[in-house]
Amino acid sequence: MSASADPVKVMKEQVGKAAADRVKSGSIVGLGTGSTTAYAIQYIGERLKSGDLKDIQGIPTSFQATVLAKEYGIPLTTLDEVDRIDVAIDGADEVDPNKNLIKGGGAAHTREKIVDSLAEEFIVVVDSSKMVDRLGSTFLLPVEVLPMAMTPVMKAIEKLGGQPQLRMGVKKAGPVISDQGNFIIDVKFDRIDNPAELEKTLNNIPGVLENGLFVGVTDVVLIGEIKENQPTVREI
Ligand SMILES: O=C[C@H](O)[C@H](O)[C@H](O)COP(=O)(O)O
Repeated sequence: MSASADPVKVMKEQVGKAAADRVKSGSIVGLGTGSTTAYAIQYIGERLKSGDLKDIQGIPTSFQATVLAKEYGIPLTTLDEVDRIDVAIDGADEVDPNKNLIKGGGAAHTREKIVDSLAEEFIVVVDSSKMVDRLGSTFLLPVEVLPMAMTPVMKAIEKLGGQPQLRMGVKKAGPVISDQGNFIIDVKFDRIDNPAELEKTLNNIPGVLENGLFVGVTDVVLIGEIKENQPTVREI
């Protein structure tokens, strides 16, 4: 690895490529969102262009994924047109030892959960900084909420022991708006002891569309690491 290379970027590219290499011709592929998955989309496109991969259809999880897929020449389809998703590739903000995740750093977790959960095989691509012993230790939990329900949802989250904050835009005055036109509330929990229960409890609050806990969905995690100055990929 060259001295000037950004190690996180190198790890992300390495796992993105490793995931793209697992895609088989004739597959319907869920295309995740974020900076790591962007490399997977790029390499799927390159394999298609070189003829190494044929007859792929992508199902994007966001506006970003749609734009990238078009840029790299991946034909797109929708959930209305297909009866299966063979494989989905997606990033994560945290991964615990049970392969449970926090997602939604890019506000895309609602569509991601639909697509990733439907896939026969769900491959998560992360750099090693995303591995945690306990979910919620480094990242706030994203919750997508209908704008008119923001205040009651925040109060309900406080009753559960969370500290909610409305995600604000960068280079945009006011809140972040999801691809569905909703707000994102980021929640700090002191401890997430039971992610499966919290996932259900949060989704049961009227006005919540989806939260970023992905429990029991992941099949494979590809982790980008730097060992002896060389990028490697570890699988769990
Ligand atoms: O909403 C966004 C997604 O859940 C991303 O997959 C997640 O935030 C990880 O993104 P990145 O690969 O850019 O760290």
